[in-house]
Amino acid sequence: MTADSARRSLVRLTVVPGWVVFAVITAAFAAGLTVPLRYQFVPLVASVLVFGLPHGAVDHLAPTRVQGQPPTGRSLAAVGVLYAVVGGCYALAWFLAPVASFAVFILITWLHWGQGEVHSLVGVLGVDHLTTPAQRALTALARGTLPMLVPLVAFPEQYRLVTETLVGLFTTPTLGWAEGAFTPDGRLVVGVVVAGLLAGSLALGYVRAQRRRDWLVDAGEVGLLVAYFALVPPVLAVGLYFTCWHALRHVGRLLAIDPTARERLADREYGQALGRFARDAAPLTAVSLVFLGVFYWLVPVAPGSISEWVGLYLVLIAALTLPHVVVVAWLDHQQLVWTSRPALLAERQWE
Ligand SMILES: CC1=C(/C=C/C(C)=C/C=C/C(C)=C/C=O)C(C)(C)CCC1
Ligand SMILES: [Fe+2]
Repeated sequence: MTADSARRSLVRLTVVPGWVVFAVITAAFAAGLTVPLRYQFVPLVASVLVFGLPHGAVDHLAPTRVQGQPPTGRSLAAVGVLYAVVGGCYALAWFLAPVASFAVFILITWLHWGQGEVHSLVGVLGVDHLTTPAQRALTALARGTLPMLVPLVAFPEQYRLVTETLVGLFTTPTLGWAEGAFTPDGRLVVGVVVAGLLAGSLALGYVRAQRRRDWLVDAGEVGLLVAYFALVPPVLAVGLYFTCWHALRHVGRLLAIDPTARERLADREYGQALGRFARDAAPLTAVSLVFLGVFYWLVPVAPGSISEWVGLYLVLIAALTLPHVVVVAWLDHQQLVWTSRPALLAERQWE
């Protein structure tokens, strides 16, 4: 009973807002709205404090919390070492090979955001049509293309601008081998890959769906996201997806494994539930900002403009995301997101 009201609260608090915001913004851009580039950066700048950066700042508590345990010295040290080694090596790689590191950033984000989509479909929306691990992997791969590849097909100039800004913090912004992705042929190939993965994922889901409604939720979200990323310029679109979709859903997932927050959720005391998250995330969000300052001193070309500052922030996000993916994979493993038994997942998730 409490479990199901908590789940419904999570849908209301972390899923529905994304649907509404994206539907409104997509309609506005379809109707011809334009937004100057300066203002398009607003959600990315806000993500420093609002959901975005903080959504990973509970990674030190989550691995034990998902098992119903408080953190131990060992668990905290394990996450610390993970961040220092994996994040540190990848941060170093940006200095040595910025173009390749950017390509890896797109790849990691593709997989990580796809991974988050599968969790919210199976664990929060409770759909029944993603029955096998392989099918879930296909759905993750397909959905991850929406924020990472549709913008490349639809808005190559802005995509290129951001790519050059990030690379330009480390070296002269020539893209070398990555140039091909921005040509009409390159974008055609990317478009065919995106369409193939999405069609494959939805077709397989359609065949396996017991409840038509579940498949419609999946297809409806995909349709909304395709239209959204095809119409809204990427700096704005990706910024809003990060804060109002991916991070918000992940925050919901964290609330669900915090027993007190889950009770607050079940009672629809959303402010109190979110307050607990803010308290848990504050210290390491602050530490991350110190690292932003360290990066400022380390990069060869110091940022000056707003776009360069956002570029620097994105490099920080890149370095933090690689270890974050490992923590989220651990959560997935503990919550049986990738097993072939969705019923068990539901039990485990809300026991
Ligand atoms: C801003 C932006 C881009 C990249 C954003 C990325 C890659 C963000 C990654 C965020 C992560 C990994 C958050 C953690 O969950 C693109 C696609 C180049 C297009 C232009 C705008
Ligand atoms: Fe994340």
